[in-house]
Amino acid sequence: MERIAVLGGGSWATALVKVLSENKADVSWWIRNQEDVQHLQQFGHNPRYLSGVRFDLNHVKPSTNLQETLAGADWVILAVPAAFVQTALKDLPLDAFKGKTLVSAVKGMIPRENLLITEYLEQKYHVPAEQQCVIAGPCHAEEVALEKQSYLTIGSLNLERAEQFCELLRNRYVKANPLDDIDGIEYCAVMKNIIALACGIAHGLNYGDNFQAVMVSNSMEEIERFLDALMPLHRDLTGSAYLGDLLVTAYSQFSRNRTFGNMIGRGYTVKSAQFEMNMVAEGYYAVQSIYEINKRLQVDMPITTAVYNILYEKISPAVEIEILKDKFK
Ligand SMILES: NC(=O)C1=CN([C@@H]2O[C@H](COP(=O)(O)OP(=O)(O)OC[C@H]3O[C@@H](n4cnc5c(N)ncnc54)[C@H](OP(=O)(O)O)[C@@H]3O)[C@@H](O)[C@H]2O)C=CC1
Ligand SMILES: O=C(CO)COP(=O)(O)O
Repeated sequence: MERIAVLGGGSWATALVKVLSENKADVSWWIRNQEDVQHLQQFGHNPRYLSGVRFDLNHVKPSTNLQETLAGADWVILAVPAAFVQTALKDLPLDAFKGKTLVSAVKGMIPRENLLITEYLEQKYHVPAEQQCVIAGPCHAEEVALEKQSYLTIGSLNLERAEQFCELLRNRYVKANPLDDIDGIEYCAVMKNIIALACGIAHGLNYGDNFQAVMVSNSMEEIERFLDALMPLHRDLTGSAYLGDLLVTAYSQFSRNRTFGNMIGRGYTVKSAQFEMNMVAEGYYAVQSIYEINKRLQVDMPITTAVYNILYEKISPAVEIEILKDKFK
């Protein structure tokens, strides 16, 4: 029996706990909020995210105690939005993850330090790269909750470990495949959120499907230029962990990033959009990190620059999209 700790109480953590516990793994589940934990213990479902999902409490142990959650776990899945990872882990000793395999389900970067989650775990908690995996692929938690057919890609330098984790996930409606381009899929997962935000902004400004299709195809070139400058490798960006993830985020009704962008395009301030959404759009934080990293790389990234200017320089969305219009082919 595998023992898995899942950290985070949002939608993605909830969907992953469903999949893993239904495969009969023992899941200890850290959630920051005591009331949510009590509700789960009493009624067997998360009161605030995917609340229709029922858990077998023989296999799922919710707790607000992080050290207790980690004790005895072989695998640790991190599913906290990137901006809150440091706070969530702050009381842990630096050897807290010794001997465990860390799996990042996060599609964001550590703000200001501009680190991928795997880089942060390696630098701060000394988790070797071979003991890390990332969960990628076009997969909305809401559809996993509805048991709709989904595909995940598990990235790791250690393909044997990635395959073991795939096996923990596979079921009637989830297919999972290992891949060794861990940095590539992690960066792509970060950047597709920025593009989805841009698509939402354009939609909020009343641009249509024709424009969005051109935005998405131009964005693939932007992502490729960035990845090639940062870590050249022959990768097929049409794979589902790259293009697939971008498409689901850019077009789905469930997308947090597109929804957030749409509100910005319609004239909401960042604060009011964040307040109204009650979920986290990683692209808001990611665009600052990617923009900073690109100061060094100097890659041509018009969409990232436009989103950065809108969110952080308070330039009008209409002006920035107008500028983009002339850059697209
Ligand atoms: N949702 C999805 O379909 C997928 C999400 N992911 C990734 O999973 C990660 C987690 O996102 P997701 O589950 O969607 O999150 P949600 O948007 O569903 O929920 C937000 C989460 O963030 C927490 N949170 C909000 N504000 C704070 C704060 N100030 N300090 C600490 N925690 C806070 C919330 O805790 P609380 O409820 O206590 O406020 C809640 O757990 C992200 O990196 C996302 O990109 C990856 C693939 C799919
Ligand atoms: O990464 C995700 C789905 O693969 C979720 O992010 P969004 O909710 O912004 O689409």
